[in-house]
Amino acid sequence: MTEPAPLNGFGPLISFILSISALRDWAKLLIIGSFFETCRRLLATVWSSTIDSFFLTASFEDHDDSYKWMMIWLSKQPSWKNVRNVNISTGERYSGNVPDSEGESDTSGMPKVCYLPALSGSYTLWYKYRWMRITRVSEPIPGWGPNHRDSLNISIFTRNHDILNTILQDAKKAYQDAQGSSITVYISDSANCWRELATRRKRPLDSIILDPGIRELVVEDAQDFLASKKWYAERGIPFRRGYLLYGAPGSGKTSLIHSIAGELELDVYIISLSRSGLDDTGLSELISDLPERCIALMEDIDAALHNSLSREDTPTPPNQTAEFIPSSPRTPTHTTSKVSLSGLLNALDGIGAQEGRILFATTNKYSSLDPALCRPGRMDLHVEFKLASRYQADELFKRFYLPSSPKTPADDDQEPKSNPAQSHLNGSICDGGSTDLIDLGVPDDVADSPPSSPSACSEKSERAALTYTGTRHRGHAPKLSSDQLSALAAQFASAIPEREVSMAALQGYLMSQKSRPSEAAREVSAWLQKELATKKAQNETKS
Ligand SMILES: Nc1ncnc2c1ncn2[C@@H]1O[C@H](COP(=O)(O)OP(=O)(O)OP(=O)(O)O)[C@@H](O)[C@H]1O
Repeated sequence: MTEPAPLNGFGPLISFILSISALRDWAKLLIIGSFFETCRRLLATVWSSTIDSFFLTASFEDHDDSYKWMMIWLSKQPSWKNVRNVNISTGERYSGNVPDSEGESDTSGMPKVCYLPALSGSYTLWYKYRWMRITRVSEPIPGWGPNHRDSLNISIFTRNHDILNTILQDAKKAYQDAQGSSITVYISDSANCWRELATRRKRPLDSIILDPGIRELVVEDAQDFLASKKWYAERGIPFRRGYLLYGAPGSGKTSLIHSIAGELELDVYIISLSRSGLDDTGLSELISDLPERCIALMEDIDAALHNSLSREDTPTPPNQTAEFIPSSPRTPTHTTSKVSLSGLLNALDGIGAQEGRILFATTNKYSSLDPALCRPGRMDLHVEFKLASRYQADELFKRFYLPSSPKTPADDDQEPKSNPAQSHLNGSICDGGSTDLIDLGVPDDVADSPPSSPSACSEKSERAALTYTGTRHRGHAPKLSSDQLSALAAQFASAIPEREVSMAALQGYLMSQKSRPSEAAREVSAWLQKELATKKAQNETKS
């Protein structure tokens, strides 16, 4: 009897499996499927390596400035006009990005409309004879804070990297042009990331009236610093500069920083030391994440470090606002900030501190600052801001009533016309006041009243009974010749005692006399008496 041969090796096993028809079909399917899948993968690899070698792909994420540049640049491309699927935005973030009819700027005061690439949309454009594909995607991100992140991907049909540099330079320029006369203000969020807060119109430097030489000192110093990167590098000195502006409230510290930012074309990054949740590590992160050329601003640095301190000096008059910095820590009595002095010192000039930044710190309590914080290297230039001098009062008056720069006929239409009859009305006939040599303007709300009618008087006295604080915004100042302006300014300044009231208070007073320069000069003594008496009473209450 012959014994069955033992099943040695795989051959018989395979023969056995193939002898079962179902398994045979399954094996065929497996082999064919594997073949096609391998081909597919091979083709995909060949395709992506072809794409890689012929296309240049760049990705821009929305937390980076380049994303904004690209969005604005895209909307300015001629072929963008043919795009059929866009997102409309009226936000400030892309202001200047206004592809409206034939590029005319919108003067209506309405928000500007921006056409942005739609989310999850793909576009093809031609740029300098190069074909490019643009995709904007939004991806969810886990955790707190913003729950999605946008990015813009651009693939350009080219093997030359230079085109990307050209696009980036063009995009940056388009962004700067769009920014034009504004600066961007950033603030940190709870995740210690910088986020854009607002754009602000540049403030002309000559609108800041300081004693002669002070403004020039700070501006020229900062300009010289920015131009000296090589000098610092050669000497191994950290390329950073700090300015400490200290002194009376309402004397122009914040306003000067605003102007300098515009003059030097730098964005402002507000470091709010009293922000709840901010600790030493967070502060270091924020400072090391600053861009290379920027202004870092710490307002009321004394109050932020000594949470129990409150501001003792005269508060800013109700009609004054911190126009530039929306979130300045005005009265930080108690905060949950955990920033310590040593944490601040390390953040300012520690190993992670950003190079190229200009730090501005402001305080009303210079003497309470720790000497370590004020030493050169941290705060290189200390500039005192005092209460108003007569010189400043004179200049403020002149600037305040300076006739507006050349106007268009449209401006003329909008401006209240002054005629002798109306001037008479505005010259306060009710209180027996007389008009001056000056061609007085008329407040808008009385311009329609019949001239010198008794009802005008009674209406005026009724209005006087209204209860409100602050100053109403009404009317335009009359046009003054330069001699008239100088004479009134001198009269005004001579009534102002040296260093007793702040510039902010003087500005507030002038606002209350916005359309009445001669009254402003004449009545300033009476206002001052009241102002100084109030200040004295406040000081007595405190002490
Ligand atoms: N020297 C000045 N020249 C022109 N305007 C001034 C000057 N000082 C103050 N002002 C005006 O007063 C207002 C308040 O000024 P600003 O906020 O710059 O003062 P500050 O010194 O920063 O005050 P604080 O210490 O209270 O923050 C602004 O509207 C500004 O236009």
